[in-house]
Amino acid sequence: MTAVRLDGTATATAIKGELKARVEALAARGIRPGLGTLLVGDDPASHAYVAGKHRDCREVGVESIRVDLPGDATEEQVHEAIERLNADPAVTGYIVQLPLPEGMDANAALELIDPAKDADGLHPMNLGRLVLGVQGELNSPLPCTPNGIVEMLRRHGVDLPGKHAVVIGRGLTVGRPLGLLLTRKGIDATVTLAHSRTLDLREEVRRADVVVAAVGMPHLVQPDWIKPGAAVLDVGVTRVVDPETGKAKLSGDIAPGVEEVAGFLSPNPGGVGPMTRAMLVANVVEAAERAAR
Ligand SMILES: Nc1nc2c(c(=O)[nH]1)N[C@@H](CN(C=O)c1ccc(C(=O)N[C@@H](CCC(=O)O)C(=O)O)cc1)CN2
Repeated sequence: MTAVRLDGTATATAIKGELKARVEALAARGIRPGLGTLLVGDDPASHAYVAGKHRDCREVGVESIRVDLPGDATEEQVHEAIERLNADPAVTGYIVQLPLPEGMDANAALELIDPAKDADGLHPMNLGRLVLGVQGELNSPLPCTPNGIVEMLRRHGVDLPGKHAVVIGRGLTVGRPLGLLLTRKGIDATVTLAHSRTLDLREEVRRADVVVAAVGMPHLVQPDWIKPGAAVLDVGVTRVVDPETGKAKLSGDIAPGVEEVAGFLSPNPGGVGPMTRAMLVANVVEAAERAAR
């Protein structure tokens, strides 16, 4: 068996096409959504991700406003930049790119974001609404990677109600909110949230209908861990330097060979990453639509 490819690039392109039409409808009413990004420091991966976010905005017709601060910026300067984004009327939603430089308090920065402009769904109020299960008109933005994973599974016809999902990794942007989202009414999966202290991870994964690996440990999940037919999503990414060539390459958490056992597999790159970015644009467009109502 070879797994069906969960093609994040193609799915994200389709979503962005749908968003473009919604942005045009807003423009006809004189409304222009604008995404702000705040990036601190010179981490090359963060720079690449932020550049991708601005590229997506251009494709869809969303304005984007970029604020970059040097790695030696003080916490006070970062907080001032956040306050300026809160006050800027051209910025209808924005994100603080994570991680912040070492020693900087990410939680304090996230708490300063105006919850109505929180395009990442990571402000405590919006995470609280996810815990409360607030949906409908009062719906708040969902964290982008978890939302992208659920949307990719939905668009590929992977059934979730009653299924057992094992999420490996309990980080703020993926594992922890994904566990909450997957158990939400209407999605209805049963979730095991595994992490570095989980005993016998292999056995946990063996029981899973859906496996999401978001730890950043190259090739952690092996083919013999996978229940035949399971849906497997590879989120973690690590830069690995080949000792022979000295060249760096990106490696995901899922080992080669898993595609022979799984029913569905997201490539990495080209899987969850582009979906994360598409969901960010969706959050900005939805916030503008909500405000217009
Ligand atoms: N404020 C946030 N910070 C971070 C988040 C987040 O959701 N909000 N998530 C990650 C990084 N991330 C988004 O910012 C992200 C990661 C990967 C991709 C992506 O498109 N990856 C491509 C490969 C890109 C490359 O080769 O450089 C892929 O998977 O195909 C987008 C966004 C941590 N920080």
